Amino acid sequence: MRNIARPFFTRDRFSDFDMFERHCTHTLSRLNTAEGSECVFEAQDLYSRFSIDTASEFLFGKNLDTLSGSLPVPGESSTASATNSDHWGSFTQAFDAAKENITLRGRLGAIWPLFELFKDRNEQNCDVIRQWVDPLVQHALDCKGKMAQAGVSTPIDEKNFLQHLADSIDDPVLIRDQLISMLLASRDTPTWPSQTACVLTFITYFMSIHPEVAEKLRAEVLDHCGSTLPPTFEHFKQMKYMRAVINETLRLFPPLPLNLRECRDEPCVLPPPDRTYSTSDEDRQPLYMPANTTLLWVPLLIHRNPTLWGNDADEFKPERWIDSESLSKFIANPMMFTPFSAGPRICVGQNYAYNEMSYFLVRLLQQYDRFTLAPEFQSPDSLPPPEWKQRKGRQAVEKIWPSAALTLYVKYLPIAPWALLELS
Ligand code: HEM
Repeated sequence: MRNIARPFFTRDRFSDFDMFERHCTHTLSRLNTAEGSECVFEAQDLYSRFSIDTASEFLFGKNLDTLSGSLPVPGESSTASATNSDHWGSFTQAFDAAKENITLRGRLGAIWPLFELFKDRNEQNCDVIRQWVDPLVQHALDCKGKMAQAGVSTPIDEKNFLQHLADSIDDPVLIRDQLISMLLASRDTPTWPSQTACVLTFITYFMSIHPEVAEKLRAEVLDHCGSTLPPTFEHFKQMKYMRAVINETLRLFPPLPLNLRECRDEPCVLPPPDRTYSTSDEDRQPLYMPANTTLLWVPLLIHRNPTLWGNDADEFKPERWIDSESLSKFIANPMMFTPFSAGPRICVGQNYAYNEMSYFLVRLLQQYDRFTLAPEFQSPDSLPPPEWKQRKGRQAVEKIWPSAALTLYVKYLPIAPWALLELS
């Protein structure tokens, strides 16, 4: 998939932000505030809708328009999902159920088939997903055939990902599988937050508990884009504090908090550990990895390790991404920050994600200057338990309860976290 996907994720495609603009406008219009007033909204839900509508247009050329559905009502615990009862709603439910089951299989390990001896728990979900995706794939293949007959071709910049796949592959099953893999990689469904929605949620959270960060970020936004100008790629390059806030959030709350790799039938030798911990040469021997071994690593812990990041590792300090001394540590050891993974399997959607998040934040901060948590509207499940106050590290200061399935999110998704927005 990587080789096929890579040309699609080029920089040129990402400097055309019309699509982000449309979905940002729609998202912010849902906040419905009159000038000088306040509004309470469920950040995680709203950002997930923004993200799925944008991603569906980008990937299939079809806006799923979850933003037009009814939003959760403050203080009520219903999910109020925009789409549960319609055709697309059945797809998202099946997709989420399949993902949950895949997560469960992962947790059970090699013995998971024993739990599904008599029934494949994903069979029904897969049927629903196929029924939804197959006509889209067929349509893309038909269009390709017609265009070839007419001797016309569409430039890659104007294609969505499905059309791009159909250009390189003829097998509808393979196209469907690639499309689903991409959807899974970007984890975009409205009931579970996508990775970009997850980061935007945690940024809003940080802006509410660190108002000075919101103020500084907003000043940068207004400095570069004024209060109405749509941002461009050039603006993002100059907005150093914006990138610092995003990176600092990705450091403390990486949407993929843990990851694993498996070696196959052959054992292998891993390079020696870096010099962060080892002092003697004995500690720096290459590591033997036996055949059929699973190796688990946890970016969340690496990102919060005081040996790498200093004694303030648990604190939210975007300045560490600007200060040359702390930045030099990261430049010397880039593996200490891997929210998008690294090496040959690094995330292909990384630039898309940075642009989407930056675009949204500019548009949000052009309109709002203060964010306040509204814990009175949250379910008790999404609030940290009182005993966390006595714990060490971030648990002592957290005002929400982060949790993880395939991706990180704020616990008890349907109604957390509520935030109060104030118009400037
Ligand atoms: C903040 C947002 C995002 C984060 C933190 C993120 C993170 C990651 C990580 C850690 C991986 C490696 C997974 C592994 O090792 O198994 C990955 C892979 C991938 N991501 Fe992202 N991702 C983000 C957004 C996106 C978006 C928006 C898309 C697509 C529109 C995307 C497409 C992919 C794809 C296709 C892969 C698989 C690459 C491969 O296996 O070769 N990602 N992402």
